[in-house]
Amino acid sequence: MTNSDFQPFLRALPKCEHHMHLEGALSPEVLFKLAAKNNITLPQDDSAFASPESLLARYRRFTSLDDFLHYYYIGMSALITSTDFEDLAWDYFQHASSDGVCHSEVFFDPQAHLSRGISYETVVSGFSRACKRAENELGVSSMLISCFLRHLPAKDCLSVFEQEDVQKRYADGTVQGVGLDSSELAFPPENFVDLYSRAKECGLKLTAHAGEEAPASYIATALKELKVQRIDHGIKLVEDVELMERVAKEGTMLTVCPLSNVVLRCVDTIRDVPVRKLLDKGVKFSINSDDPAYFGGYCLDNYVAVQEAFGLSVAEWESIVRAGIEGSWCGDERKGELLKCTREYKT
Ligand code: HPA
Ligand SMILES: [Zn+2]
Repeated sequence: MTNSDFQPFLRALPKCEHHMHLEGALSPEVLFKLAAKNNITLPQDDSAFASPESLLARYRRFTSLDDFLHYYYIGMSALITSTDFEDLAWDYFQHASSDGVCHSEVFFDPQAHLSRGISYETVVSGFSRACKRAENELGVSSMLISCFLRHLPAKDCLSVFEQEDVQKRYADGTVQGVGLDSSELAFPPENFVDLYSRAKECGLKLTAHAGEEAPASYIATALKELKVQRIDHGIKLVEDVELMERVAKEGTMLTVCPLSNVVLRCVDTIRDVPVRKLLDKGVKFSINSDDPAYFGGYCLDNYVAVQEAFGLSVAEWESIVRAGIEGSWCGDERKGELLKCTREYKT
């Protein structure tokens, strides 16, 4: 098969996405519309905010994770009503479905909204309506994961976690997991031991961004101290062969985001994303879009970029997709349905 023949094959695979920030689906065009509707003034001292086109052009010149995060937090300030959150997530699910994503475990950043006076219930009710609609109208199953912002004091993260309205949405199953995101290097995982031990007590699923910009030691600490079940990004794992062998043996999945890694300059090119090394060492990973409106590609674009860079075989793609299904946090029944779809594509 040539790479262009691969596109329909990659689209048809029953893909699971595990690393996608719903706020990262906010395109400049929608951002400008929402800002006008909600009377939000965008920064006047940054010419990038002159128009949606100039903002998009600025997104193509990110220099680092922190440079991106600056725009990401400004962007989400245009989200005010529950319907804004619902529309944003619904837009993502429609993209995901047309890419052939069948199951998606999506992040959101409660603290970035609470700090602007938007209630947790406003955010979660909007997102969860979109999740239900995606299930009913598109057949896309999903799960909400609340991410905590590691650049904020760990005690503030814990007190948000303990808020009554936040706990209520864990208890009723609307939000089922906890993640850790934002600026990485200066904010190591060990700062969040108390938060993760409380989340574990509550029976929540646990993941954390680690080894995106920071070294492999952050991955080791997230596994050991936070007891996470997955690692988000994790590309720096290949710098520690012993740890890589342990991660492979334990079957811990990495949620790799190739286009994000290039745009945020964690690697020079897609070829430098350690896809080949992870496959050869038997490390499980899924392929994800991270923040599609900021990084120029949804899930399928990431699959295609990997194929163009690595020329993987059909069998290798099937093993990646199978690992993604097995590493998902949906129930066994849903996993069984998705695995059945994989077998239907056996050539
Ligand atoms: O890739 C990311 N890394 C850290 N924080 C984030 N918040 C949105 N996307 C990211
Ligand atoms: Zn991310």
